[in-house]
Amino acid sequence: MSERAPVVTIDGPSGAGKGTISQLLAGHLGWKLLDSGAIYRVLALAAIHHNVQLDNEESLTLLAAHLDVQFITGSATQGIKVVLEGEDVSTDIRSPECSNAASIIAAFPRVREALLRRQRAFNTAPGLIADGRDMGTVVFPDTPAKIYLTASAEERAMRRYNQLQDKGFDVNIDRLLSEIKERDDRDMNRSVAPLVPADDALVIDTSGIGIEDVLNLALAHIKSKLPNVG
Ligand SMILES: Nc1ncnc2c1ncn2[C@@H]1O[C@H](COP(=O)(O)OP(=O)(O)OP(=O)(O)O)[C@@H](O)[C@H]1O
Ligand SMILES: Nc1ccn([C@@H]2O[C@H](COP(=O)(O)O)[C@@H](O)[C@H]2O)c(=O)n1
Repeated sequence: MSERAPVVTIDGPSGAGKGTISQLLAGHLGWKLLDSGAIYRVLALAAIHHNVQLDNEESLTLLAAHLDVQFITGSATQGIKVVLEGEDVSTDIRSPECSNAASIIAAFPRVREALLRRQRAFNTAPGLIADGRDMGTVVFPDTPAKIYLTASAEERAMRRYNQLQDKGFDVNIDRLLSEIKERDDRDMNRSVAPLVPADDALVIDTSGIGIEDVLNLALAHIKSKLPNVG
């Protein structure tokens, strides 16, 4: 793998705060951002739109290889706009249905392989914050700056509940908690690229730690691993 710019990987389970911290780090450092979960989510939505069965690895792999998606960087408050086949799907891909479907299709080795190059292409100057499940273990294993965020399932479900309610989704806390546990189980126990901290990752349990404090811990780690940064 040829890395063209420094990379910081932020991995962990759903609701651990990866997206929040990645966006803050990218803003702070003036770096690019890869939201790899959005790629799996948009593929899941494309499968639903095109009536591709979520257990059909061959068709999903074909769809992944030809996925017509654009990630358009907006202002810090707008985040990244996701456009699938000309349609803005930034909100649709955040639905619980898409979360679940994304984690089902993400378990297929050939689907993951088909999305690998697309993810590595985000690695451009001046640097990249890569958010996902296998950023430090598979996609950018050579970077020394790896962070793994986690938190209790109950805390993550409550965060997700508040977040989805704010976005206007009709949600139920018990259902969210069981979906999070189910997704953790699928992501952690799949045969390819399971969700696990890289051996050399800094693990931060964010339960009860505010966003600002997590950001400072992450920045200190990045500076210790990439001394020329910041
Ligand atoms: N340390 C924290 N303390 C309290 N709330 C937090 C913390 N970090 C993130 N949050 C909140 O939790 C919610 C989920 O965070 P975020 O979307 O960053 O998680 P994630 O790990 O990226 O999840 P996913 O992988 O499902 O996208 C957001 O509403 C965010 O503001
Ligand atoms: N590198 C990644 C990123 C995501 N996934 C799968 O996609 C699902 C949705 O991801 P979010 O981060 O947007 O919640 C997630 O549950 C994973 O199954 C992945 O496998 N690898």
